[in-house]
Amino acid sequence: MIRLEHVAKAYKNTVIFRDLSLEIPTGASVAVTGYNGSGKSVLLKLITGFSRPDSGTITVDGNVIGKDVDFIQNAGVFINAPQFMNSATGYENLMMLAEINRKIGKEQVLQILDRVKLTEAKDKKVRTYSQGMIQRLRIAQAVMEQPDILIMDEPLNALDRDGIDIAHSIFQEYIDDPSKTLLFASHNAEEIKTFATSVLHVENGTAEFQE
Ligand SMILES: Nc1ncnc2c1ncn2[C@@H]1O[C@H](COP(=O)(O)OP(=O)(O)OP(=O)(O)O)[C@@H](O)[C@H]1O
Repeated sequence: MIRLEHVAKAYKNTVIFRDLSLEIPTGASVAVTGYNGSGKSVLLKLITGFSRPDSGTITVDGNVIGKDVDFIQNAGVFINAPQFMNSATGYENLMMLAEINRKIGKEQVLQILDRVKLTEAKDKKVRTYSQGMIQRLRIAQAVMEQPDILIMDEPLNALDRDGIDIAHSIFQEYIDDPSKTLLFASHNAEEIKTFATSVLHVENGTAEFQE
């Protein structure tokens, strides 16, 4: 369960969230919608702990972000991060990230590279990857530890049809599993209709679930 209580966030004079309170139950699949610049990415960054609210609290599975934990736990995050090491291969990059939590090893890293169809490119340096290949590597990084919560900020940018299908098959797994929560920002009406059980619309300093 993700809970925001009286969250406020502004950048200089721009108020992004004024007094936002909401709950996202475990097992939900939530599309975050809103105009460019409305605050979708900011909302996802607040929930992950990449950004801190000016006031209010964000609690994920009982842990207050910024107090009990620095960052969201047991979550896969795809928010234009991490910046991969360009001089290392795709495989080496995922292995370095896997080392942090030590939840998975070589075998699972190779499996996820296969799932996102980067097996052929796995030993090439990331600096030689196309934008779409980097997106695939980011998807792999987000899901490789099979986290309970998956947070994706417009993951389909730069993906070809095949890449989109891979991302959507991962979405479907999250929808089918009631213990897993999916939160994704999207501008794609078809995707939202297919994969979201609820829509959280960000506008004018707040976010509201739509009927
Ligand atoms: N680190 C930052 N410093 C200053 N302003 C920021 C920062 N991050 C975001 N903003 C501002 O916050 C507002 C919301 O940005 P955000 O990236 O959340 O929009 P978005 O809804 O995700 O947009 P898009 O649909 O274009 O991806 C924008 O006005 C943006 O300029």
